[in-house]
Amino acid sequence: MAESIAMLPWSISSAAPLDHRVMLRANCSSQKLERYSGTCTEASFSRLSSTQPSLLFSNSKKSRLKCLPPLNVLVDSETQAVPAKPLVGNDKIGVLLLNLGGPETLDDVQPFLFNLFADPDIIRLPRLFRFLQKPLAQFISVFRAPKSKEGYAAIGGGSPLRRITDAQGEELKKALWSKDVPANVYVGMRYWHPFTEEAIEQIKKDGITKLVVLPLYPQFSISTSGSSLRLLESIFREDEYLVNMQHTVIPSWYQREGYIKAMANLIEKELQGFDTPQKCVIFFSAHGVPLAYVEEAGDPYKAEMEECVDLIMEELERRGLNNPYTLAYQSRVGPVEWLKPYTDETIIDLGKKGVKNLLAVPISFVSEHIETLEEIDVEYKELAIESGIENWGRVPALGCEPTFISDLADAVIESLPYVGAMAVSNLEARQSLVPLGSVEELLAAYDSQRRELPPPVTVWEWGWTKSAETWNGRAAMLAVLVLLVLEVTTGEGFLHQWGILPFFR
Ligand SMILES: C=CC1=C(C)c2cc3[nH]c(cc4nc(cc5[nH]c(cc1n2)c(C)c5CCC(=O)O)C(CCC(=O)O)=C4C)c(C)c3C=C
Ligand SMILES: [Fe+2]
Repeated sequence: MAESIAMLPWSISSAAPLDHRVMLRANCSSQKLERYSGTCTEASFSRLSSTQPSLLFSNSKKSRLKCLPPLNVLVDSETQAVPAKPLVGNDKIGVLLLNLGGPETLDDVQPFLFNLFADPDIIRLPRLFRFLQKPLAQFISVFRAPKSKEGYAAIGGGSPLRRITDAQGEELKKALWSKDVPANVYVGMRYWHPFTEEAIEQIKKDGITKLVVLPLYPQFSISTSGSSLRLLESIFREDEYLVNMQHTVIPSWYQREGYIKAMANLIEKELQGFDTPQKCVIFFSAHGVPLAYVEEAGDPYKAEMEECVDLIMEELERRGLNNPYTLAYQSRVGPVEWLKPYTDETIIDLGKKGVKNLLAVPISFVSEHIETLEEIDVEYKELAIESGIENWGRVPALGCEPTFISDLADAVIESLPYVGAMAVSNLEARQSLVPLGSVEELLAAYDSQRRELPPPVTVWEWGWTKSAETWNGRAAMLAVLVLLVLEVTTGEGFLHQWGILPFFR
């Protein structure tokens, strides 16, 4: 029987659980899963455990996450119903790249932070307190801005994200045209220019009829791709043109062979810079998310991240590279617990364990940005040297790396036959080469209940406890907000006296 490899796509159901690996269960058939050691059982696809990975994996004794099926499955070529030509009639194809956006000057930093913290997918307030979202965003952004500005000043006075994302868009367009898919590529940022709304306006002006939405985050998180998709959903819902425009979304693509190979190429190249490459610990550092996103809201981010690291290490192993490796999470913000292990603590531990060679690999993002250029290159490098690590290296972000861009183009092309064809009963769509879904369906699948994320401590405890600190903190914050509102409405108060408040306007 002739066989070819295809990605097992999404099963989309409104009652779908929050982890897409659980959803995959609905699509399993025992013949198609022959490549896995077992058959497709409830147990093998059960919800992932949230236990932390051990600090340091050794390739020789790898404790693989057996419950995580790779998304590649063997599919009988007879049943793999992918049309050969993705383009239909006079359709105008568009690709919308979604990204975070970043401040381009130091003056942009505070308003950028405001946009970020005003996003209910970044700070999820209990329903009763939703009216406080914007004042709270104003408050936090003003207080965080000086620290953030220092960071952006250290990397040249602004984020390189817009420039890099635009270049990626240009290269993707070239790659698509060279593969006979004449598509326009648009960039829509979540928190800074060019905003998603601006991209959508252009898409309408250009008369695009079929749109592929491609978040530039390899792994899905409610806080990144999820947030951008939620915004898109609200824009689509309110616009007659967009309601009728066919679209599909590629929610995550960390499992794609081209991406994995491109990452492995970069790692292999950087390892060669070490005197003893085989002794170097490969240190994957992913942007963190608050633990509650994963444990309470069902964010698949951690599971996808771990699987992604596994796939890259398997690729390196195939190339004869058996380095030890570890995964940790960086860039936590605020008082709640974030995904662990934390990058800074892990670096210190590795130093204590006598590790001398460390290669940092930023894994959650495909452009250079403040957290690679400042946090990793400056802060973590310094910490590593202080912790006894003698040789430090860092893998660059993928940027416009040709294997990567070409693979993104393939992902788009593979998704085209399914644009606008995502009915649950549509078997073809279910067997597409990339996991697909419409904006609404994807959000329903990943984040249907849009749960309020619980505060760090949920029950009141008497005494000098974390709970007391939390509630005192909240009471203080509320008091400050009330004062702020009074100041703004009356035009009088201590902030005016100190000449601070007009600064907010
Ligand atoms: C996969 C990547 C990212 C996840 C997940 C993510 C979650 C997340 N981020 C914040 C808070 C901040 N993020 C900031 C910058 C920033 N975040 C990402 C990526 C992810 N964020 C990038 C690429 C950048 C840099 C953009 C740039 O300008 O180069 C910032 C601002 C910078 C700073 O002050 O440190 C904040 C704040 C939260 C709260 C969160 C999950 C809930
Ligand atoms: Fe972030």
